[in-house]
Amino acid sequence: MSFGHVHNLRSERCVVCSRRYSCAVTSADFPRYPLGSAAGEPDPSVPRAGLFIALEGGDGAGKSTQIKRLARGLAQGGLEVLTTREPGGSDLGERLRNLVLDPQFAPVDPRTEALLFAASRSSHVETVIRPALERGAVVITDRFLDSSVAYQGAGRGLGTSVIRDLNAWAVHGVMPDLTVLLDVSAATGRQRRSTRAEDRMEQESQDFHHDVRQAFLALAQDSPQRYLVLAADQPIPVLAQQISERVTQLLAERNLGDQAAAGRSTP
Ligand SMILES: Nc1ncnc2c1ncn2[C@@H]1O[C@H](COP(=O)(O)OP(=O)(O)OP(=O)(O)O)[C@@H](O)[C@H]1O
Ligand SMILES: Cc1cn([C@H]2C[C@H](O)[C@@H](COP(=O)(O)O)O2)c(=O)[nH]c1=O
Repeated sequence: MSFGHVHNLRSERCVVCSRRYSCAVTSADFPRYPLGSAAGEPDPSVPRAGLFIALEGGDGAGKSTQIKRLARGLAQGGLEVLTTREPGGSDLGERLRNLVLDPQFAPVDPRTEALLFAASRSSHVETVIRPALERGAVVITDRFLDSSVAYQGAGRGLGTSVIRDLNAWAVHGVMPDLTVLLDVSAATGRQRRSTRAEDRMEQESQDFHHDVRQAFLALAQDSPQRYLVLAADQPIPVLAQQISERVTQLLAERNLGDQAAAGRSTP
């Protein structure tokens, strides 16, 4: 099956070749992940082989810590698990990451910044995430589209809807089944990362990071089905347990792998 052409069923245009109606692709070739709804939710009518989980939150919220624990538990249950991150995740994306986070380029024009994050994401989706989901893997990403809405849309003041639309185009309908928001205050986040050098985004002011936090919370409120919001100042094992429970439930709904796997606690 070719996934080269992606039909936007609303405009009836192929989003790859832009042809209306006349594209050679038939309904049998439609990908599993067409453009999602306007709200950026996965299209529930489309069968999905794998499971896509994103961890979001402010810098220092504890995303990487939780991803490691979750991935370990799932892999022990025999599932194929792919952990990845944004910006980055693909060869090209990692190059873009180095550029967009490098303090030597500060200040970066906000639109340029938004496009660089979106370009990294598009490459990440097409070369890493979509193929893994097609194989039936569980993909866990450290940040995804909602980071752009929060940091560029709200933090930079570019507007959340324009950034969501830009990125909806970039991801061709691939949206997380579950987004875990580790909600952390700007002050706690800064304190937790005080032992390491800050990248260009982390160097932003407390006010900037406060706006980002509020934007994440608003996104979660808009999509309660997709979001699990957790207070990030809870102990690491307590957070891990809450995430595991939600993922176990999702795996059961999808009939994926050993459904008990996500619930296994890891030391
Ligand atoms: N629940 C927690 N309570 C206290 N400290 C934590 C907690 N979770 C993580 N930490 C610590 O906070 C620091 C940042 O954690 P981690 O790297 O997982 O965060 P992150 O969200 O991935 O950060 P960033 O987005 O900046 O890469 C680490 O030193 C980690 O050990
Ligand atoms: C995906 C994405 C990220 N950012 C910001 C958020 C962080 O400050 C850095 C990434 O660093 P991390 O240690 O890997 O969390 O980039 C952003 O502004 N917009 C985005 O789309």
